Amino acid sequence: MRTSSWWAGAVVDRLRGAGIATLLWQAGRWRFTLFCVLAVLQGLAPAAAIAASGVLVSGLPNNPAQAALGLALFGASLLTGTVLSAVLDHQAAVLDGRFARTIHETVAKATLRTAVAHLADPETSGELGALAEFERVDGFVGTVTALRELLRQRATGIGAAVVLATFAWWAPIVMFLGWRGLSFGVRKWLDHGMNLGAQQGETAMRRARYLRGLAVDSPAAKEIRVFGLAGWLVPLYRDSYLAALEVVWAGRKLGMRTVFAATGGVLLAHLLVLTAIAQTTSTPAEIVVYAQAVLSTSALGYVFGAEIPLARARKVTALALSLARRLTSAETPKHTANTIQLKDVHFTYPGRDEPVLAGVDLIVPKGQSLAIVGENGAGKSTLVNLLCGIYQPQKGEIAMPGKVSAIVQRFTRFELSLKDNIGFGEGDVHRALERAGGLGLLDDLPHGWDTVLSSSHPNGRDLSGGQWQKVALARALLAVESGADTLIMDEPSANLDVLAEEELFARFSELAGDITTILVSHRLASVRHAGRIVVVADGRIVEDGTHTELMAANGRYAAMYSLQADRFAEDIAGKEWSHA
Ligand SMILES: Nc1ncnc2c1ncn2[C@@H]1O[C@H](COP(=O)(O)OP(=O)(O)OP(=O)(O)O)[C@@H](O)[C@H]1O
Repeated sequence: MRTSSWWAGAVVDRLRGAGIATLLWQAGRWRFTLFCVLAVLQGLAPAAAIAASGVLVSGLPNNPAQAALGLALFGASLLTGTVLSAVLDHQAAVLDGRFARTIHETVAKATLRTAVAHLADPETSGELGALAEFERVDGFVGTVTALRELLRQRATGIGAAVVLATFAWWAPIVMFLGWRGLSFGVRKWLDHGMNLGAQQGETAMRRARYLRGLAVDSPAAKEIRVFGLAGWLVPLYRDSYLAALEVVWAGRKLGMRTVFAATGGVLLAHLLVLTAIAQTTSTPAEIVVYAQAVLSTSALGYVFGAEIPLARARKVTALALSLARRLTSAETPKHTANTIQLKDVHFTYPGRDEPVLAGVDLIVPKGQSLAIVGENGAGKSTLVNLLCGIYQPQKGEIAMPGKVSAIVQRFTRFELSLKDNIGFGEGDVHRALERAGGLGLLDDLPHGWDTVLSSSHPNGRDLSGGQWQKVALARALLAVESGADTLIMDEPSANLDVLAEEELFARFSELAGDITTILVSHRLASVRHAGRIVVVADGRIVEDGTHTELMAANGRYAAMYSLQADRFAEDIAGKEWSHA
């Protein structure tokens, strides 16, 4: 949120600060209260030491008892400050960890509860990206340590101001204005560096980060090397990075003028108050006390080491809370008994004008084996995502019978053990992998079921595309065993060899009858065995029937089927020719 005037910005910033307190309160109310009280007490210790030094000096040289009392009070305030500091070190470290955990939980709960379509909308994905970037930089840790420093300093400054007010009511006001002016100047100067998020620099910086990621993140890094793109990528990265920094540098140059002017203001405030003290006070004790108080009012100014992390934390908190508020209002999919029913379903991706689906009507009775076919981009995967409840239609209704198990086209390859990739800690994973035809995998894995399926993990092992597909199938089959009524497979055989594909479809057809099976595939030779085939085109279902019926209708399906059959025949002829 940006506002036009600096004071309105400051108010908004303070309100955002309330978000940090809210999260810390949630993270542990008693610990947080104790932490605040101790931080303020630690901050007041210097003011107590200033007052004690006055007692000490005024007792010298004629009143040794008073001087001794002053010395004792002085030592006690210093000691109290040191003890409180040690206790607060521990409290701040514990609360820091809890604060980071609360932010993670707030965002994770919100994102997991919502439909994925919300995550695909540009605003939400931008905010999630910004949170991920904050996390990458400092892992949300350090907020409470910074808060402690700010509380301590402010308490010190207020303590000093109270002492100074005993000299003259206007003196603390003059010092306060001087230090706040400098603080404003410093903030303005630093903001240009920190607030990249709200400036043109962010676009260039995001692009620079993306380009750097291309060189080091494994999937893209491979292609960069294969295509020899280093000579193209490196200057592109350097130029984007410099473009982003130039925006920051230009801003900082402008901000420096304000800092110089504000520094002049602080010097003037010191000159005014110290001259008045020198002219009106008569005892050395008063001079010692008031001069120290004047110097300690610097704690009302900019607190280096605390304000930047706190400003970041305010942004993180505001982002996390706004995401949580928005995402929790997402709808959950509806369920009914027995049949799958889609009524006039419309779906458009966020940021696009053209609907992908525009009036899909479909009823699938329990136990039916349905195949969905259509050209690339027709909307088959979108339909599958709607059936899984991952997306919600903007118009129309979807009713699903109970639980759905699915292998989506881009299923997740979790960097977890083989066991957890299939069962997430539950179920008969051995049987599931056996039914998916993947038991042979175990021979290749150094730690069997416990092998982490990632080559970036020590002792881990990545799998081939086909092997991953068997793992995903086992995951889906296990979900069927634990009570799913519908199994959906979106292009399950894309990476499988011919034998494995045949085996897969044989298993798939065995399942139909007990549960409803839905298959999306371009391999029409396999699809033809499905009990029912629907063709998706122009956002609707345009053909519906068995293989024989659709061939007889001589429409799109028949055309696609004949084309594939002809190609297959040509391939075979070609092979025979090359062997001749
Ligand atoms: N996340 C997304 N955001 C915006 N548009 C998308 C998104 N995913 C898919 N689309 C678009 O929606 C349309 C339908 O895509 P979908 O993946 O559903 O088609 P499909 O029939 O499954 O294609 P294929 O046979 O190639 O897998 C395409 O035009 C695609 O570009």
